[in-house]
Amino acid sequence: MTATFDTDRMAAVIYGSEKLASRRREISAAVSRIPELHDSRPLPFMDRLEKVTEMTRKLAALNKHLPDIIDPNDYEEGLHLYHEVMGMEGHPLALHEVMFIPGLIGQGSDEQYEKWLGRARRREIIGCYAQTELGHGSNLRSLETTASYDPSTREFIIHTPQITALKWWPGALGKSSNYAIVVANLIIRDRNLGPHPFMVQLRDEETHRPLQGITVGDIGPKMAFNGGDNGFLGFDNYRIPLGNLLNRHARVEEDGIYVKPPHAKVGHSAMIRVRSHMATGQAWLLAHSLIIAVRYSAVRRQGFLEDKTREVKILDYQTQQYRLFPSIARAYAFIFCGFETIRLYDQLILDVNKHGNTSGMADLHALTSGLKSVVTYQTGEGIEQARMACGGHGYSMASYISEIYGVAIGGCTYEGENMVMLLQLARYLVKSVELIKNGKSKELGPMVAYLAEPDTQEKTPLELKDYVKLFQMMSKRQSWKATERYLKLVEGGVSRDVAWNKTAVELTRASRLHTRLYIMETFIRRVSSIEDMNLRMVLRDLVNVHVNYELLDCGIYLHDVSLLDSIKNQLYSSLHSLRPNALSLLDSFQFSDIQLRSVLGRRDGHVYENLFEWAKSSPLNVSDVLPSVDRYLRPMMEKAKL
Ligand SMILES: CCCCCCCC/C=C\CCCCC/C=C/C(=O)SCCNC(=O)CCNC(=O)[C@H](O)C(C)(C)COP(=O)(O)OP(=O)(O)OC[C@H]1O[C@@H](n2cnc3c(N)ncnc32)[C@H](O)[C@@H]1OP(=O)(O)O
Ligand SMILES: Cc1cc2nc3c(=O)[nH]c(=O)nc-3n(C[C@H](O)[C@H](O)[C@H](O)COP(=O)(O)OP(=O)(O)OC[C@H]3O[C@@H](n4cnc5c(N)ncnc54)[C@H](O)[C@@H]3O)c2cc1C
Repeated sequence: MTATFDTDRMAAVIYGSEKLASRRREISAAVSRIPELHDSRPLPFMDRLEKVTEMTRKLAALNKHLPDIIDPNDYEEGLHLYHEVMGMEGHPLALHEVMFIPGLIGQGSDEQYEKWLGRARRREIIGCYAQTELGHGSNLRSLETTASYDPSTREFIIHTPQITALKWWPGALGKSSNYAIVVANLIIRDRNLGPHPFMVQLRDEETHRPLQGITVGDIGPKMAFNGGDNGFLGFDNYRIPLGNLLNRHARVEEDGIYVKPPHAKVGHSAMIRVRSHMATGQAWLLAHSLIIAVRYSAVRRQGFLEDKTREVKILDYQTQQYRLFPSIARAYAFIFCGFETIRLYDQLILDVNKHGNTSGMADLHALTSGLKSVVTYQTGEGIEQARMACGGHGYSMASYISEIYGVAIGGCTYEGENMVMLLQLARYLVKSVELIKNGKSKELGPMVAYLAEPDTQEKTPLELKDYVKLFQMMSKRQSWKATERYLKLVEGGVSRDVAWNKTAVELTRASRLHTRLYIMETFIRRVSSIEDMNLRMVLRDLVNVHVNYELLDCGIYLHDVSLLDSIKNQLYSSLHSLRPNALSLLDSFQFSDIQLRSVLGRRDGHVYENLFEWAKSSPLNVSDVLPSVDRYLRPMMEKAKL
């Protein structure tokens, strides 16, 4: 089937500009010409140590070739080059670029930039972000690592009081990093001032051996990210200079006077940054799995429809389309709302760092808390459907989908466990409903203004604005229902914390609906702004799949469920309309075969030949008879014959 649009033009929409889309193609082509930058053999055949070694080898090779391929100052080009060469299984710089440098920029003073930023950017030092502990991840107020100020030497003494206080999980901490931003409780004269970020050297810059007072290592294999070295870290009264408290916002004077930050949570900026970028990151993972599944579905033939002389492509089955197409729509929706969220984050950082204005922090915290939770969960769902859509071959590592899944669902946990973050958004929604109840609707932010709208009669949606209206109504009702349930318990004498817990499931439902509404609205807004009519029409088909699928999926929140019949029909017809463009919508992401690392999803479509070659290359097939057969199996069979 031929598509009705040009994938290069769609790539420009996906990546935000024609220039970046074409630079991505050039970068992929450049990488394809440099064998040193390719995996030396398929990653799924490697054990953990081989993977870590391979990632480190490629990283060093990449560092060497990088200036010939990209403008080192161009962040987007760098990101693409990294994805192409390093893939998604982790590497020594994984946290350096994502949290260490951004953490230093967000929290460090100009003087501290002078000291560490240039060195970090040149990769003279490698850093990570060490916050989570063995005993606590979500509840930051119970972190146990301490940084006690000693005015006599103008030093902080960093200490791990017990095993639960060991830092645990930080990416690239175990073996690669020689520096870390360590989040520890600042203690001045026995007063605990809460978690603050400190720059801490962990290893000797010459020998790479841990410094005296530091215990550091790798935490072992994980569901994914096994090319990376997530680590543990303990401190035994380890001293660092006063100047190592990252002090753009909070300061300690030499005599121990504490100068507090303009907002209590301003130190969380590195986390907010990653959460703001997660929608686009997850969209990219979802699109990876979908292109594999859709390419395969366009080659695989199984069973018959009308023509009994030739089996049908499995992509023509309505169930296959229902399984895959709503996720294509979500991948695009996540990209578009992700861009919008990143813009909001960039604006906030400018406001905070340049003008000391922290007024937008609560809004962005609420938004990104909900967004990271919904997007990671739905991405996981979509990838798992993509795997099942490939039948048995999806289960093989040749598809690479299980690796993508493992990486993606890590996002449900890191940067704030999803339930915990949904409950953060719920606090904001409850406060908003309380404002309305107290006659203060004017104080509502624009994203929650709909919570004050009166209920209207539900009617079959015909235009996109009708879908938004219905979604707003469902979301509003759920926010009100959850808030009223919570307030009723409080009014009945239940403590706020217990009442909150007794309402928590309803509260998370409200957060999901609010977030799904945001995703839908940004998707519609972006597609409506596209000038190229041809592209806009294709994306409009995708939006149709999205709005109908989302509404059906949330149908239990409608009062009049009879509406669902017509929505179902609209969904089935929009799936059918999308069929000719489905593959090209994913080809528009322009992932190279090198980047995809999927035998099943290669561009050439020679699925069966490629699978056979892959199987033959399995290390188990190096000899016809394995030593384990000689050692155990044959003697067992021989014994049975006696
Ligand atoms: C290109 C860039 C990157 C792209 C990435 C895309 C894909 C990446 C792929 C691979 C990379 C993998 C990288 C993985 C790296 C992982 C790193 C980590 O996981 S780091 C550790 C992260 N840890 C957490 O997220 C912990 C979660 N917990 C919290 O954040 C907090 O504890 C909390 C749950 C939010 C609660 O905060 P706290 O206890 O501090 O607050 P309270 O005292 O309870 O609340 C008081 C009020 O403050 C509000 N609040 C909390 N946080 C904020 C904030 N940041 N901003 C504004 N307001 C905040 C809170 O809501 C309370 O408000 P009220 O209700 O009182 O009004
Ligand atoms: C791949 C990966 C990479 C990571 N990288 C880093 C890193 O670079 N640096 C770093 O510092 N950390 C990192 N982490 C750690 C990560 O940030 C934490 O695992 C995460 O914040 C969750 O904390 P936790 O593990 O303590 O879970 P817990 O908080 O113990 O959660 C366990 C369960 O308890 C529930 N729960 C907890 N609190 C509440 C509550 N208040 N209300 C309701 N339910 C609750 C949760 O919903 C969940 O179901 C990484 C983790 C992973 C998986």
